[in-house]
Amino acid sequence: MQQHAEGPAAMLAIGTANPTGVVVPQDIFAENIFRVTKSDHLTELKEKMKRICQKTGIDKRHFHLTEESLAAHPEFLDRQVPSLDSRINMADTAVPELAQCAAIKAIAEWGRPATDITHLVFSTYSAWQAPSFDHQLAALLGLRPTVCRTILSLHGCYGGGRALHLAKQLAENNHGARVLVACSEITLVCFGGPDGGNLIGSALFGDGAGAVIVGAGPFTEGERPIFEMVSATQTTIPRTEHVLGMQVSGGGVDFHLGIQVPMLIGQNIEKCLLDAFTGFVDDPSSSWNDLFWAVHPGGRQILDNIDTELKLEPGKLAASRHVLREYGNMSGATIIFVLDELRRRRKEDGDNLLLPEWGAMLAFGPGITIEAMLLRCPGASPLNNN
Ligand SMILES: CC(=O)CC(=O)SCCNC(=O)CCNC(=O)[C@H](O)C(C)(C)COP(=O)(O)OP(=O)(O)OC[C@H]1O[C@@H](n2cnc3c(N)ncnc32)[C@H](O)[C@@H]1OP(=O)(O)O
Repeated sequence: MQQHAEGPAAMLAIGTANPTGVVVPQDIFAENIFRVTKSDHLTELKEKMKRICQKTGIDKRHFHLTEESLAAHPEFLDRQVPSLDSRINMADTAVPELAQCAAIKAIAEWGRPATDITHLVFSTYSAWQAPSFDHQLAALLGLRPTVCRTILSLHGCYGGGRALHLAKQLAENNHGARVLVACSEITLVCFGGPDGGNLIGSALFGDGAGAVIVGAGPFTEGERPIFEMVSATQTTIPRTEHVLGMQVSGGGVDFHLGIQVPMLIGQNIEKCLLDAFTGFVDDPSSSWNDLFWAVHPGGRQILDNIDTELKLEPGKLAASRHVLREYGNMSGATIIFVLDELRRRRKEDGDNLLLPEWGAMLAFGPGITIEAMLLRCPGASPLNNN
């Protein structure tokens, strides 16, 4: 058997899912969260939460946690009260089940049996046990006992990018490999009553899962590459480890989102893209507008800064802004929603009329870490680049 595959890996199918229970419009989120956490007396904080919510570019978000489950777990309201065990217990079924919903869609689109999956890469910020969600998802989907499982834990918002990067390497280095990437993010592990430190995360994060089947040539009949994964890099911005991070404590997971995050990403993005693309695209910086863009919408300001730094034409980040508006920031899963939205737009436009041949995928997270990937639409005509 040959060891390496033929050509670059490609995404062969994409699926997404959200919890169906609770959908909160952003314009009533502040009222809602202060009411359910019995924090209405914190009037200044509530006004600040309202100001932040208005600026997020989010219309609504989906959540697993219901008011009924909160009533059964009053310890979730106060981050000083130990609650990690209850959160882990709840996440134990919710996280893999949401991943299963997304994966079932991806596998159905792919058209081959789940037992043809050779590798599974699962990313989440909710995993603290072994065996973990990768093991549960393999069982839920009936994957073969020899499937090679990997779990990525607490990579945060670059988890989806990291998982796709790893899947590319696995697919290209193992002839015939078919990798299932699954990211499932549920905010119940970080939910808490509002305080000065968690307003931004609380105003941005939502729940969702994404799944992608990745494989490299030779492709079997019926397999259709959606995005070729041409090259990928991971960059850590030096001396920024204190700016963006997650910390697990007895009260759950705390996010630290420094106010400098959008600025630091903006300042470093072009260099990071040049590192990823040089050698693959002629003078990539000549016009970043010749590419299509799949950017993790970590926050509205991050997208605005990328637009400004790269001098992108209006609409270049439309898929990212759409996903932010409809679902909020679903951490590692969000980038898969953006890729799904891009291919949906391409289909609507009669395949490739609007989408250029080459594209950039970007995901950001703790570190600050930037995952960048050069993508190519196999069916696109270079003449249609705009
Ligand atoms: C966790 C992961 O792994 C990866 C991720 O994706 S992490 C998420 C990354 N996202 C971010 O870091 C958020 C990026 N920020 C934004 O998108 C925007 O700042 C925002 C939508 C939150 C607010 O929009 P804005 O245009 O900056 O509004 P602005 O009026 O300046 O700020 C609103 C308030 O929020 C405060 N604020 C903004 N960012 C803040 C931050 N990071 N921390 C604390 N307060 C912040 C401002 O000081 C301001 O407070 P006042 O109203 O009291 O003056």
